[in-house]
Order: sequence, then structure tokens, then C-alpha cells
Amino acid sequence: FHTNNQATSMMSSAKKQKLNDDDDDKQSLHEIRVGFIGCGTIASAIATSLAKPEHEEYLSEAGLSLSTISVTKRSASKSSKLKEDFPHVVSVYESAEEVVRNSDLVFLCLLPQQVDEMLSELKEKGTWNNGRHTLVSLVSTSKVEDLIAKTSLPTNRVFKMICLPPISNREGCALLTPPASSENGHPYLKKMFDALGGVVECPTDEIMSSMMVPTGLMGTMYGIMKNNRDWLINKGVSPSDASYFVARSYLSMVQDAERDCRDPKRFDDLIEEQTPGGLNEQALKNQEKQGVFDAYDKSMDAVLSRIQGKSDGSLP
Ligand SMILES: NC(=O)C1=CN([C@@H]2O[C@H](COP(=O)(O)OP(=O)(O)OC[C@H]3O[C@@H](n4cnc5c(N)ncnc54)[C@H](OP(=O)(O)O)[C@@H]3O)[C@@H](O)[C@H]2O)C=CC1
Ligand SMILES: O=C(O)[C@@H]1CCC=N1
Repeated sequence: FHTNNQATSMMSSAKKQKLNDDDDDKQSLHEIRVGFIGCGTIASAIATSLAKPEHEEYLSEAGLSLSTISVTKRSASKSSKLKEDFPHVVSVYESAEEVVRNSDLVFLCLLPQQVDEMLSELKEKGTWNNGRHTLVSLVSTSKVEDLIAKTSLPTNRVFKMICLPPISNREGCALLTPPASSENGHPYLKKMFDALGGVVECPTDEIMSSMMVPTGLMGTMYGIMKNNRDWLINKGVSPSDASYFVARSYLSMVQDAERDCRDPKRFDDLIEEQTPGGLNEQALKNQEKQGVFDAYDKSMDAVLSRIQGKSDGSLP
């Protein structure tokens, strides 16, 4: 950003002044060249968050300055949209090899079944540079040990990460393993994801696998909202009102739960404060009796078992 005339001309004059006033800080910003192998939903979300001018100050507070974003072309609709949105930083390349050669920090964002072929091709071509590259895999089934073996990169330069699409707005919370902020860890990875909304570092692959399970229940949450909407429509509510009301109500409930959420009793307290003998208390009891939460536990175990490669994750 900072070295690019077009980008600088897009900045507010206050920002320009701040940068001019702060020449020493500017000098010490760590310039990063980021690459994405596979440019689909999650790659676009992370790239968008890194490239948004309004996020620049958060990266800069973390000591970082985005220099370039290189992406693979194959999924043309997403890569061309990124190029259109952020023409001054984004470059689209035909091959993953070119992306890696133009980047220091490389995100692997392919589908699980596409990974092995890609990594062996890159290794065969001698694309990875031990002194330069950091690899972060977003692939749900990746194992850090496996990635190290398939790239020969040093152990403190290979990570697995999970985040969800709202990272594009600095929302949500990423997961990262191994911890990047440990001694001999990584110079900026934790700071970078703190700047993009927050990150929890997982001490082991095992903890990471368990922590990933709720990220696999995003579809379930939207499914519950869809179910509420359709139930209301069946009762004669207009589809637009039903959709608006459900989304706004759930947003407020989740925002309430997020307040003080470092306190592990937060959710219990919110349940406790429901009207005594009221509708919510009764509905929750009914659902417990109906086995809703047992079914939920079973489906979480199934997601974990798929992440661990122990099953295909399906339930009868
Ligand atoms: N979506 C999400 O919320 C999250 C996804 N993930 C993980 O991220 C990974 C990607 O998921 P998602 O973004 O949803 O999937 P997408 O299908 O949106 O993205 C995968 C992209 O990789 C491209 N691709 C496939 N093969 C190649 C290749 N040989 N060279 C270059 N590009 C290629 C695909 O292009 P094409 O369309 O042409 O096939 C596609 O655009 C998965 O492993 C998933 O587990 C992790 C966290 C969250
Ligand atoms: O649904 C998936 O497979 C990916 C992994 C975590 C979130 N989305």
C-alpha cells in the first residue's frame, strides 16, 4: 500500500499526514507479499480483508504493510473480482508456481482432494525457498506434519489456519496451529490475524481439530435461521418480514452472548436470566427432552471424526 502512488492518493489527507509525521514507524513496517493458491470463497475473504483500505491502519498498528497479493487465476470469477476491487495490490497468475515465486506468505486454499497433486508439483519444481516462504493451509483436512513433509519448509514456517468468510469485515475469530507467537515461532502471523479480527492459537493439532468443529456448524446455524423463517412464512408472515426479523433477532442474541465472552459462564448466565417459567425456559427444556442436544453432540463428534480422517463424517 504505502509504496503505491495510486493507493496513497486514495488515502484520506489525515492518514497521509499521519504517515508523513511518522516516518520512523513507516520505515519499521514489515512489508508482506501474500499469495493464494486457490482463489475461492475463503481465499477471497482473507485477501479482501488484507486489501481493504479501511483495514490498513490495523495492519500498520501491528507493524505490517501489505505490499502485494498474488492469486491463482483458475477460479476466474473470484480472482477477476478481487483484481477489479483492489487493482493496485492484486495480481492474477496462471500458475501456483508464479504465485509462490511472487510471495513470502502463501495461503493454501484448495479443496482437500486437490492438495497432494499441487504440493508434489511445487516440490518437484523446487518452488519453495526455506529462507523466505511461510505456508498457511486453510484446508480443513491438512495436518501440519504432512505439509512440512510435502514442502520441506522449516517447522516454524508451516501452519494450519481456519477462519470463516466474515474475516473480510474483520469479524469472527481465526484458529491457528502451531502457536505462532511462541519462542522461535513466526515474526508476524499472530499479529496479522489479531489485526484482522482475532485469533486463538491451538497448542496441538488435536486441540485444533476439536476447535474447528464449531466452524463446521456454520451451515447448521443458517439452517436454524432458515427453519425459523420458513415456519413464520407458513404461519402467514411475509417472506421479507420473516427473513428480516429472524436475522435481526439472532444478531442481537449473538451480540449479547459475545459481550464478556472470555467468562466461560457467559452462556449459562444468559440461560439463567430467561424469564422464570417463561417461553424460553420451557422451549429449552422441551428441546433437551426431545434429544436435540444429544443429536447436536453426535453431529459434532461426526465432524471431528471426519477432520481426524477417522470416518467420512456421515451419520445414519
Ligand atoms: N469456505 C469457508 O468458509 C472455509 C473453507 N476452508 C477450507 O478452504 C478450502 C477452500 O474452500 P472454499 O474457499 O470454500 O472452496 P472454493 O471451491 O470456493 O475454492 C477452491 C478454489 O481452488 C481453485 N482451484 C482448484 N484447483 C486448482 C488448481 N489446480 N490451481 C489453482 N486453483 C485451483 C478452485 O477453482 P475452480 O472453481 O476453477 O475449481 C476454487 O476457486 C477448503 O479446503 C476448505 O476446507 C476453511 C475455512 C473456511
Ligand atoms: O465447510 C468446510 O469444509 C469449511 C471448513 C471450515 C469451514 N468451512
